[in-house]
Amino acid sequence: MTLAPDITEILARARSDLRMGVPVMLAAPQGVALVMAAETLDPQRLADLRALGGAPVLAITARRAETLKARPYDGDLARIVVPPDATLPWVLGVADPADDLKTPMKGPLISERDGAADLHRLAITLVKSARLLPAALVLPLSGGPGFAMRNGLTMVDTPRAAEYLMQASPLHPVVSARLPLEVAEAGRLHIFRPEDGGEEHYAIEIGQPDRDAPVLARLHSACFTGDLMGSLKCDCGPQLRGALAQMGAEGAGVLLYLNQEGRGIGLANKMRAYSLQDQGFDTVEANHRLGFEDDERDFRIGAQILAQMGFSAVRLLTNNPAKITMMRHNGIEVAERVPLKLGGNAHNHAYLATKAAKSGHLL
Ligand SMILES: Nc1nc2c(ncn2[C@@H]2O[C@H](COP(=O)(O)OP(=O)(O)OP(=O)(O)O)[C@@H](O)[C@H]2O)c(=O)[nH]1
Ligand SMILES: [Zn+2]
Repeated sequence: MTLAPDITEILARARSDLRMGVPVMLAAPQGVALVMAAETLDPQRLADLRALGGAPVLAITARRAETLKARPYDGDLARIVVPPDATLPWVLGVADPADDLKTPMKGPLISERDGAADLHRLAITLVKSARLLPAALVLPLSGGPGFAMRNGLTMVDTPRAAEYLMQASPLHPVVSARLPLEVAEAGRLHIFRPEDGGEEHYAIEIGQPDRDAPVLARLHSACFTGDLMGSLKCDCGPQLRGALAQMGAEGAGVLLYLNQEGRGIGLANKMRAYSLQDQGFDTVEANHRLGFEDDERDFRIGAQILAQMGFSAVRLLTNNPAKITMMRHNGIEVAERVPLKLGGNAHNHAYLATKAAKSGHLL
């Protein structure tokens, strides 16, 4: 019998430590390292880290490295050498593109070339999943588990964690209840909770859809600004209400409300992207400058929820071919694509055009 947390629980702890600016330890066969998220670093922690000696690096994604003209010797990431006199603003300047245009010369930035990057890769995956800027300070340490124990730090076994993070977290239905809606009185809201401590996702079931026929379905990603505030920068609000209205009119359907704000980068990072868009970058370029891919969503979640609700085939309300491909790869048959073209306006015209030109959205 053990009361010790398992790998899922340790990772959930590590995420919340990083969000609060607490270091975590990553262990791999080749060594142990202390990791901190660049975004939540403060001057005292940076000084404490320095006092430990050694040579810290700032792990950033290849996307961010490209903007900074740094060499990503590790393929998908770069390990930027932190100079001995580096200050907190230096670290934040590398991590955060907000002032890139004001201070274009951050370098020269030197990337480390020798040694393995497994710990750094996991560090970036963890800060991303904590919805922080994808940049992590990594300091190799000679003291292993003893150091973590003395300092009360969370210790993560890197190879096991990396393998675990490749899989989609299992989701469990928590509760469902009747929810009469404007579009249909016969509404029901289901809550699904992931095992990894991440955000819950919701399904709105309208009517009593036949499980043996393709169901009218929408996989909607959370958009606080568009869904709730009536933002004109995107088409999310009208798409959400339009999808529900169509399901109401047909008398049956299922809308998944997936908590993957900002195409999976979180609301704070989405607002960073909006700020870059005001500097002239489009929605895809803004994600890349921040160090993210165009789309960081995991659509296995949607497929899993549909399967758990007993659906195996959908008529999918979308303009995004990637959603169709992801459903098919994850065991959900897409019998038909139902276009959902609503909410175009003067403010989101360029955004919708970029999605069509760069992300393959169907017009
Ligand atoms: N990173 C980022 N996310 C954005 C931006 N504008 C909107 N979003 C997010 O994009 C997502 C849009 O979701 P969806 O409408 O489900 O997806 P879609 O890929 O456009 O596909 P369909 O609407 O099904 O055609 C939401 O999570 C929004 O928060 C942006 O400029 N940058
Ligand atoms: Zn939106």
